[in-house]
Amino acid sequence: MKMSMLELSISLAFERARIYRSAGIDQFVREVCIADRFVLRDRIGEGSFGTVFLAHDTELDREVAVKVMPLDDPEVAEREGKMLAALEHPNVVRIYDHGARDDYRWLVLELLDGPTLRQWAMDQDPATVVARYLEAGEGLDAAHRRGLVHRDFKADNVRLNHAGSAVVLDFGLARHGESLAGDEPSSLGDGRSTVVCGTVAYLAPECLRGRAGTERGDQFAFCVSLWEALSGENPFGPVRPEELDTDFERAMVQRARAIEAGPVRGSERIPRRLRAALRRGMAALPGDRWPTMARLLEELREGGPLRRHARTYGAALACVTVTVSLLVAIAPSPGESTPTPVRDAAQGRAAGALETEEAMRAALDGLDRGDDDVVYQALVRGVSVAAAEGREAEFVGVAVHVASSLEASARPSAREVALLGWHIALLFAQEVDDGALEARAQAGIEGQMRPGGAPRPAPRPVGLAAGERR
Ligand SMILES: Nc1ncnc2c1ncn2[C@@H]1O[C@H](COP(=O)(O)OP(=O)(O)OP(=O)(O)O)[C@@H](O)[C@H]1O
Repeated sequence: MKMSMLELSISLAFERARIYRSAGIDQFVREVCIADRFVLRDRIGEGSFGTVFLAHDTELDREVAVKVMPLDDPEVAEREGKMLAALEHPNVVRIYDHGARDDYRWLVLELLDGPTLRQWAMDQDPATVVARYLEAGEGLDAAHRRGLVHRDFKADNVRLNHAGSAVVLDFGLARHGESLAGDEPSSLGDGRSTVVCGTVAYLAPECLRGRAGTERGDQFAFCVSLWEALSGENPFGPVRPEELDTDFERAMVQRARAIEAGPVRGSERIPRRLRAALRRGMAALPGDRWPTMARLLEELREGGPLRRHARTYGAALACVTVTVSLLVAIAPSPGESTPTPVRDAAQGRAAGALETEEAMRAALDGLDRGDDDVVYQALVRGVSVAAAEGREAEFVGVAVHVASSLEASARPSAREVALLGWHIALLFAQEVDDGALEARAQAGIEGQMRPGGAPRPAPRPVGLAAGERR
């Protein structure tokens, strides 16, 4: 860590005062005072860019945090201090004062006495975790709106305040947007060991490849952090310090490649409605991420594309739901046929997988035989079982195959089946944010709706007799 001589002497004087006080020889204590006003009381911690102290503001008689850093360029320090001080938002740490002297500078910050977001999130339920992250995201968004990029967002750089709200800290790496224009390399030069290691785990691929951080990089880091908080693991795997120490450049490129190749880890533990929104925020190309933090937060709050889709394509969903309920209603009751034994979870899963497979087979058989009713029923049955099992990805391939095979058919019943197939594909595509599949499904739906007028809004469940359900 780079430490100026004066900063060092502040630290030493502070240490001496602490030792004298604990030894009961207070008369020798010379208070360490910054700007003739902020008396340092305790050391909170040290980062790669400075030391943070708990201090007493003698003028306003309150506790504050004071961050002391080396002074590189007085003009930059002055500009940055002003900019940070001007950023007033409940989810961004308040800067009460800033200044510079000789070879050090300081920021006087609102004191956040709660735990970091990482410490706090360990034993919380997912909904509460998301709520706090949304607050932190609001803070980032506010900074972005003023042209500030954080460049080091992670759960350790967010603390809870006395009211329990998340507040983003440590704009230590933040630089004004203007000065980031162009190809300025990411400043990971020295001090690459542990601190950078922690940071590397949240860096977007373009930053790993040496580009300066932008708002989209902050978005990436935010999504990785939230994903990690919800699933318990970094979506792109852990970063091993020894790899960075051996060949730093290579490790960075390898990590960038791993991100670009996907797939992400722990997705089964992320609530489904958040998965697609976070995945997009972690897209390898900055241009494929959400346009702004605000848009990402909106998606996370609204429940992501599935809910929006449900509104837009309510009729299609209603069609599937109505059909499924009818199927359930006409299915044999336990008294009429072999009673269904109570299954434990594993048996249930295995049976579900079997049922999905059977439905797939039935759909393909029906397709071969040109029996639209059978295909229709198999699609409905398959999608309901697959959705309950979280196996839609397997089933959607069959739905797409069926829909595209029947696309050109003039039979009204085939058109109905094709529509259902495309709707299933569309639902899935929007949920996993697959643009190509979504476009294909939209085109399929439009194609089916064009020639012979609008299709029936809620296709009836045809040709399924009681007892026929497998
Ligand atoms: N306003 C504040 N109130 C309370 N604690 C703070 C405040 N600002 C920073 N801290 C804490 O002080 C410690 C040092 O913070 P600092 O920002 O210097 O570095 P860091 O975030 O730990 O590391 P790095 O900057 O290298 O990523 C951290 O534990 C941080 O949570």
